[in-house]
Amino acid sequence: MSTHSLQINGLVIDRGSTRIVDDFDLALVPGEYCVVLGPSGCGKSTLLHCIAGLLEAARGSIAIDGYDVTRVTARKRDVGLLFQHDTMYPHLTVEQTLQIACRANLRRRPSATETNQKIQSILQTLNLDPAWLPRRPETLSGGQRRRVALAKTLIREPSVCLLDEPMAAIDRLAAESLMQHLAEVSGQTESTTFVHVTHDGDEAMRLADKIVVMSNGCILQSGTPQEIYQSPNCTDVALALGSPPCNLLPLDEVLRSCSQLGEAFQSSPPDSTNELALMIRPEAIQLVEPDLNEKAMPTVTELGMWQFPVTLLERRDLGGRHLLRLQLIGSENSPPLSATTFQESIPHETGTRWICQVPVSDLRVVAKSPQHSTPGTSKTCGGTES
Ligand SMILES: Nc1ncnc2c1ncn2[C@@H]1O[C@H](COP(=O)(O)OP(=O)(O)OP(=O)(O)O)[C@@H](O)[C@H]1O
Repeated sequence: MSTHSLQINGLVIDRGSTRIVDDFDLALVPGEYCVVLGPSGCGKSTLLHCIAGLLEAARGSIAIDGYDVTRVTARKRDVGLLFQHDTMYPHLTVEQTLQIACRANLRRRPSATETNQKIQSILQTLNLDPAWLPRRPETLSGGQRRRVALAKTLIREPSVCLLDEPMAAIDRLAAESLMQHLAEVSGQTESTTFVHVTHDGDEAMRLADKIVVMSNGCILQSGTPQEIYQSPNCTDVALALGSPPCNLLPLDEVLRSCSQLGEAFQSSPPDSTNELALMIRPEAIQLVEPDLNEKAMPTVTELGMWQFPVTLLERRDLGGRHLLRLQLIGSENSPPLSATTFQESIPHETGTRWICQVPVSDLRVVAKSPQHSTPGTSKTCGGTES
């Protein structure tokens, strides 16, 4: 018997002659919280609909709690789905909606008393107002409906809970508290496994035990948030997490301006450096001192710091920290660097030259992402006609 509550192997999903999801694998243990992260149109909703049984798989298999459900109808799958544009019954009150959802528990149908207890409990868990119970959906705001819809999905206590952009249409503070509640719910329950899809990297970092980064229907990388953040395997993955986004510099140009850097990397960079980029997270960059005589050259110090001169283009106060835009001197074709810093002594005057540093151990060499991958089939992955 499998120890996985959700196991997907080689899943392929087509819409007509268009391949939407290709060769998708995922294995989650009970209670695990997985966030599938990817840009609009990469196939996230399609994937959830297929796991829920609303779309057929062209190839591959889906197993829930060790049982192959690839050909099992949606109603018989122990799956709850929060749709991206949620459908609440317009003629039912919030309370009636929650009662029906609660009784749809496939493992054990609760009594009327238990149903009421579960409704009270889910209201408390998600911090929902009990005054909403007698109300119909049209009397609630979009954000309130979204939170009720989430309660409806969770109250059924499915084995696998699929959440399609749960924070959409919710204001920042409500989303913040909902994230906190979701983290608590997933921390408390060992019996429900979550698959949450979003294009928001911060959401993924906050909630996920495991992140799967998708592009054009294919998995680019999966791992813990720390693995993905610190060691992305390509530029698309590097850009998926972090705000402001990471800096990506052409590796060959950087190595031309500072050959010591190539030697300082633990393993020497591969030969074809034009296919590689140097990733620098904004928080890794520190301003060291003004370059008063304007003669500083890029170098690697004995303490393992890559130091280089920049021109300060812009400084913005983000409330407690600063966002800087810096132009590398000698690499004027490279895009300006973004840096975030809590340093107090940041100058106001733009146009001044500074020496910056980044620990070499914080630099990452990443492959430039292919524009569109075509993974081994006659059809193009990600919405392109064959
Ligand atoms: N019913 C459909 N028929 C044909 N193509 C579809 C259909 N629904 C979606 N698609 C296509 O499938 C691809 C993936 O769509 P999907 O909704 O899964 O993306 P997504 O990653 O969830 O995007 P978003 O974040 O914008 O919701 C898109 O190219 C879309 O145009």
